[in-house]
Amino acid sequence: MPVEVKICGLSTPETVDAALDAGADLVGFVFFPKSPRNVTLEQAATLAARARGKARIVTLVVDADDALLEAIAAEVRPDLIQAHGSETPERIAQIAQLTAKPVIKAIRVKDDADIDAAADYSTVASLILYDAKAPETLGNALPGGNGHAFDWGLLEGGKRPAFMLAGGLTPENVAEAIRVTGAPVVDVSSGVESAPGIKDIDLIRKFIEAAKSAR
Ligand SMILES: O=C(O)c1ccccc1N[C@@H]1O[C@H](COP(=O)(O)O)[C@@H](O)[C@H]1O
Repeated sequence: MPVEVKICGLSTPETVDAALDAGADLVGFVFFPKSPRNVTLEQAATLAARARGKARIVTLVVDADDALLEAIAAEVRPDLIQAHGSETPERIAQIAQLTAKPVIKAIRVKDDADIDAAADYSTVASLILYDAKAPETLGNALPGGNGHAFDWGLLEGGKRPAFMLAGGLTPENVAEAIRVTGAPVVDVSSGVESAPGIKDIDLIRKFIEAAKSAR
């Protein structure tokens, strides 16, 4: 099976189209005001309409309240919700029920204990996404989308259910990341940007090509 690719943090029609044309399997829209990739409900609904039926639509939230989740479900109509904050397993179950959508739970990884923590979500999340825990030296880091990688060796050789890999992936390193971790799905934001929040069409194409030709 070829690796699936999610391009996250899209905010313009041109970059959504470029991701779709290049073969993205999932496209992500970020609902987090502190992110340079934040979109409004209206923007996300318009962008999602371009992608519907061509790729799965993912809406990314960080410790979102019920009102935002209900609005996203009604107005954007995503295929999946990505929970990228400090949501507990109980909250993930609530999000799945409230939105009637499968939930991807992001787990921020620095060491083995973080990988083990994913087990707590096995019955409530449809998919686990392993992302890097931002180092303290990064200062005012976001909960994700920092372009920082973790030690892929932590996932090497493990027998685990299907998962997504994120964190500091680029067109140059994604093939090696897939080789080491065996990730069936990869997710990128910063690595296909020319500046924070500005997606680069050439980098999107290169990333998808590199991921799809890996293995
Ligand atoms: O992209 C963002 O701005 C973002 C904000 C808050 C939480 C998560 C965010 N993005 C996700 O973070 C990972 C890693 O991204 P990167 O490639 O290292 O920049 C990925 O799952 C994004 O979807």
